[in-house]
Amino acid sequence: MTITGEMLIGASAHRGGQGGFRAVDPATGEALDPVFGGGGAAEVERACALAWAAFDGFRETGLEQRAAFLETVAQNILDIGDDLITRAMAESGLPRARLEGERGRTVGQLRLFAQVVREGSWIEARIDPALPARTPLPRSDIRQRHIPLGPVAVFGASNFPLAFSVAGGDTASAFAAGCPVVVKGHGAHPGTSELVGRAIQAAVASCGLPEGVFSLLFGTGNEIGTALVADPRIKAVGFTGSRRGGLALMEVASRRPEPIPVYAEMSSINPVFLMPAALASRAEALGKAFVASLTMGAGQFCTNPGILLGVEGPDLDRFVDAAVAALGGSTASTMLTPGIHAAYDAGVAKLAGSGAVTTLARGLACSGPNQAQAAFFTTTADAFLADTELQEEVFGAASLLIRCPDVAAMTAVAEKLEGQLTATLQMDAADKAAVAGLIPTLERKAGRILANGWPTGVEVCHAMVHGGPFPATSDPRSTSVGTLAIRRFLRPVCYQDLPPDLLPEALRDGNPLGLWRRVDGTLGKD
Ligand SMILES: NC(=O)C1=CN([C@@H]2O[C@H](COP(=O)(O)OP(=O)(O)OC[C@H]3O[C@@H](n4cnc5c(N)ncnc54)[C@H](OP(=O)(O)O)[C@@H]3O)[C@@H](O)[C@H]2O)C=CC1
Ligand SMILES: O=C(O)CCC(=O)C(=O)O
Repeated sequence: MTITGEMLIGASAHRGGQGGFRAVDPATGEALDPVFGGGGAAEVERACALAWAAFDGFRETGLEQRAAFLETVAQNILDIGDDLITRAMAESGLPRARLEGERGRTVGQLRLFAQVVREGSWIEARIDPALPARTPLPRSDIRQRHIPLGPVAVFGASNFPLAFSVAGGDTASAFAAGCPVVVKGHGAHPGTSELVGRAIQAAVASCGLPEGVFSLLFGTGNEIGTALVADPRIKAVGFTGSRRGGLALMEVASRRPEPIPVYAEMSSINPVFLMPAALASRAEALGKAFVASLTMGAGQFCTNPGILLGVEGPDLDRFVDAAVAALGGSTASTMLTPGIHAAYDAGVAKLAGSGAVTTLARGLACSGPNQAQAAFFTTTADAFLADTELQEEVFGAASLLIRCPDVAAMTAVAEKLEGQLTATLQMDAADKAAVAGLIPTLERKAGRILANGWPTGVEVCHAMVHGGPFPATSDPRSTSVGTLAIRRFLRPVCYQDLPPDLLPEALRDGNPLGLWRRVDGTLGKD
């Protein structure tokens, strides 16, 4: 499939006139063809007008038609074939196996949301039938269902050019809810974005949906993203990226005459608690496994293990020795963009320059542009508690070990942490009592608590939570991965005493859609 450098606005392709840009292969520093034309206010206006025009039609599509649309998007992405993988490799520096896996995740995610749409329980239909004979007052007939919020602006993430980008989790869950989507493509992988965008555009057409269900915009600078979030026809935002970017978009959204929800996934350092018995029994294995998780994908995951906590002593020393040996032999890896590489180097230099921090190990030297050497640092619990800057995320393969005098100090550090996507426990049976004491704190801090695994690699399933209190996300009630992600783009509407033939099908007597419904408090298929 040819990449033209155009934006996709509804059914048409359009070359932007607001400054051209090209993707850069981070492994070579070479600019890639073609030139992409950046969009501006006119393109935002057109995409949002089409999305708004499509909304009422799209939100009332039958469940089967919407599910088939998601499945068609998935198939169209697969049908692009190897061109998608080779372009994503060139634009991201990520290896083939990783991108093939990510394509599988993207397609699987779309198909999972198709199943969710068909099953229909996300509509959460509730019916409280009228009680005309109730005293002292009769009860009206009251029915509730969930409807989509409206057109959603999705910001593609740099670090997952497929699974968190144009047809990633935000787009899949918004489509599943019945929301048209306007994507602001990430400037790091515009060719990959165009290929996937064309797959969605073709699915919209072949499934007979209104053209405004999907548009893909590009633009350099923050202007186009700001204009998109400010547009009154956009009703929610999905974002994965930097804390600064997420906060800026939240600010734009909150200043609108009609503020809207921004679901931003931003910053997390994902504490790992090395419990004493686990360290005693397997310090060396834990040290090696930690480095494998830290350095995977050049550490460019928001779930990367950015801090570790352990109790001072010979077992922690054994862990450190194993981690230092593994990390010292780790090869430098290409990062996604020159900007992300520069931010990593600056973050590492800041930690290395802190009087409270000691450098334990660096990975092997770099041999090409935009490569990063892994970094492992240590500090004390007191120093960490005294300096809030030590909590700042360094996006990449850098981690800080906090040496604690005892388990109580580990809990004290946990209490001071900002909100996190994950908290990991390395524990043996003898650690259970101490862990039980930590769990209430971790539940308040993190979206996902895991034992004896590593936080990278998020399963896309029904029970997953990829979220957490600020700054992990802007809304701790939500997840951006897993089927619960659909909730972000829905709201309840109540119908009181409406004539039966004006009720939506989901709420009609006789349950014509065969949905799970809560009727007079009881869940069933009545
Ligand atoms: N925690 C995580 O999951 C991730 C964190 N990061 C962090 O983000 C840093 C930069 O990476 P990047 O992926 O480019 O993330 P950014 O947050 O810088 O950008 C992500 C997207 O948001 C847009 N954006 C950012 N700021 C604004 C703004 N003020 N107004 C309007 N739009 C905005 C960008 O558009 P434009 O390009 O036009 O600015 C881009 O499309 C990394 O070094 C890393 O620290 C990155 C990826 C994931
Ligand atoms: O590890 C994953 O699968 C998801 C991580 C993520 O959301 C991110 O790095 O932005």
